[in-house]
Amino acid sequence: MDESQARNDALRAAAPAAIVIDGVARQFNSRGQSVTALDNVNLQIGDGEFVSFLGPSGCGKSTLFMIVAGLLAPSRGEVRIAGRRVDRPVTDIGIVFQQDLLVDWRTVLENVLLQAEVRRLPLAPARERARQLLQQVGLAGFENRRPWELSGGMRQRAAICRALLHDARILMMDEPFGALDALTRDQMNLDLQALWSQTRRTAILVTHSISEAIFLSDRVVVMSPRPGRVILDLRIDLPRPRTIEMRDSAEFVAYQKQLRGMIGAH
Ligand SMILES: Nc1ncnc2c1ncn2[C@@H]1O[C@H](COP(=O)(O)OP(=O)(O)OP(=O)(O)O)[C@@H](O)[C@H]1O
Repeated sequence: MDESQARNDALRAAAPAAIVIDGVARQFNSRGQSVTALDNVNLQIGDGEFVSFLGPSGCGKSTLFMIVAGLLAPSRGEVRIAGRRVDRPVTDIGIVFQQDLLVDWRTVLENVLLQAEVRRLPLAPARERARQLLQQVGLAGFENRRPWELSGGMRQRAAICRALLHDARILMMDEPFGALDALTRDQMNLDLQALWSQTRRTAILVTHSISEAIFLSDRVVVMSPRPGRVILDLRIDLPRPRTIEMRDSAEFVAYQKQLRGMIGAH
């Protein structure tokens, strides 16, 4: 913890943090009982960093995700993005959830364009950008199909294109590949890495997969069982672009062991 803390301090000094999570706690009242989902979470995420969150089920990852996105208020503490306190839904983000939330009566292209429509962005350039994004993720030729004609992986690719359409500074993903089979998931990781590398947006990924977290991230944050706190903030020093074969390297396996031990130990 001390070592990675020191590295984070150095990183922070080099670039102002895009996202600051400052003493965030969150309680829920359910059926007369109070549940503390998060307890004093502190974290800084630099501009352009890719940070993943791992932790046991119910440790508050999704709760923290919603608080950062401004979709849920913290009970204590605050989140600041680019120095501004988050007190309403953040607009400068693209979000991807496990369910792709594509609209069945719209074509793939029209689904991606929804992002521009709700934001009232000019449609002609948005359409051009949408086609470009769809091509980058291998969906050229599928623009006019309906979501139900696509596989799960293709649907999630379309959802990622929608999240990237408006060039938001922050990309947030909550278990985006959780429902996909292992091979499709590998390919999605490669595609996501390629898309992210082009623009280096600040990215937050909530995942249950240790290897996915290592593969994609600059830092992997491990949370404790409820009430969720940060128990490890691990810098991943693997060269980019990362390859599937790299997962067999000694360095990758060592990260895996360290993270598995940390999650298993708490
Ligand atoms: N709206 C709510 N009302 C009551 N309790 C809630 C609510 N949302 C979350 N919780 C509780 O807060 C805790 C954290 O939930 P959260 O969904 O954030 O965890 P998680 O780490 O994302 O879980 P998983 O990995 O299973 O998706 C859980 O105990 C959950 O039951």
